[in-house]
Amino acid sequence: MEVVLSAKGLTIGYSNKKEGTLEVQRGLNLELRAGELTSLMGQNGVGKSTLIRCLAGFSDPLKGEVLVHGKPIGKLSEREISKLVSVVLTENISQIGLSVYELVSTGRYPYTGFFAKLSAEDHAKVEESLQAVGMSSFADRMLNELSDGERQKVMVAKALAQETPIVILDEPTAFLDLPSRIELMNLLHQLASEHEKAVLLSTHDLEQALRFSDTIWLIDGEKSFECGSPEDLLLQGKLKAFFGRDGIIFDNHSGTFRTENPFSREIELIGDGLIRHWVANALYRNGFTPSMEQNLPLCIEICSGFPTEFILSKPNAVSVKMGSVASLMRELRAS
Ligand SMILES: Nc1ncnc2c1ncn2[C@@H]1O[C@H](COP(=O)(O)OP(=O)(O)OP(=O)(O)O)[C@@H](O)[C@H]1O
Repeated sequence: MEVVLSAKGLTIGYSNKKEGTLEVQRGLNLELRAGELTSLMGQNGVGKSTLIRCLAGFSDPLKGEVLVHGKPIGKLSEREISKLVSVVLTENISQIGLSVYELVSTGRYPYTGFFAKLSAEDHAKVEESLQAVGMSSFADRMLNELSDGERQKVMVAKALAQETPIVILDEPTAFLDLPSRIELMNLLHQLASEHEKAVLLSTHDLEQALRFSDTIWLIDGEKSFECGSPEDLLLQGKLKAFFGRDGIIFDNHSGTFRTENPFSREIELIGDGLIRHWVANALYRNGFTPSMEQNLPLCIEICSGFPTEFILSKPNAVSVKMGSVASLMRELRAS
């Protein structure tokens, strides 16, 4: 896939007379490809927004250069950039006295000019973009009459209306509920794969990033940068190393996190599939580690049949049958 945006030896940060220079990240080598959704991840304050602003041409790097289609972004005019890169930042736009339709229409300005009238084709593009994010029925609402999540969807519609080969979004799913997050990530992935766009977004939502990203960029506070498909990063142990912290373990099988309990007790868990997964979830929460090992003092057997029943065996006690995970956990907590 074609590299549409790249940077070599990029140092980003802030510089002012009073406080001097703050280097946020140093020596970044990046390539953003057409047809891919790329997710930028890292802890609070590592510089995701700073990098996004720099890649979008909103601020200058301290060192290095951002190239768009091989040309330094600093050498392109604002209009040229706005035909190549659309950007959704996290700023609050509710104070701009525009309706939803008017705001999305501004996505057409690179083509029409600021004062020109929108053509029928422009209007069709605005309507199509609103429809793509499920906001058509909000077209006449003012921006300050929307929820944060609705406003976020409108900003994404504006970026779609701008029809650029590169779309950059800073935390686009931050205010969205779970179904809307999945819908938006799916839409952005389709935009990349079906329309050959390069989509870059920052997010803290690892689950959705693992599901929808073609590439993940990981940046951390130690100024290290990792890049790869979610699967390669996971299989190379890089996600575990990156996201694991004291007391928090990244589980390579489920792609989720669990907390580590130093006083955890092992328990044999017999059974498989969905029920095993959720019984294990409850066990971890209650300070037990499910194990395949046999003859441990504690054992849970998942019985086949419906409704599901569980047999709990404890040392020196009669085995008891339980009808729910809740009763099983209460019994274990009491033991
Ligand atoms: N205008 C600014 N001037 C000086 N320092 C800044 C400025 N904006 C951000 N910073 C600092 O730069 C660092 C990176 O900030 P940035 O907003 O890029 O982080 P982030 O990774 O996007 O964080 P988050 O996940 O919390 O959104 C932080 O230490 C922040 O305090």
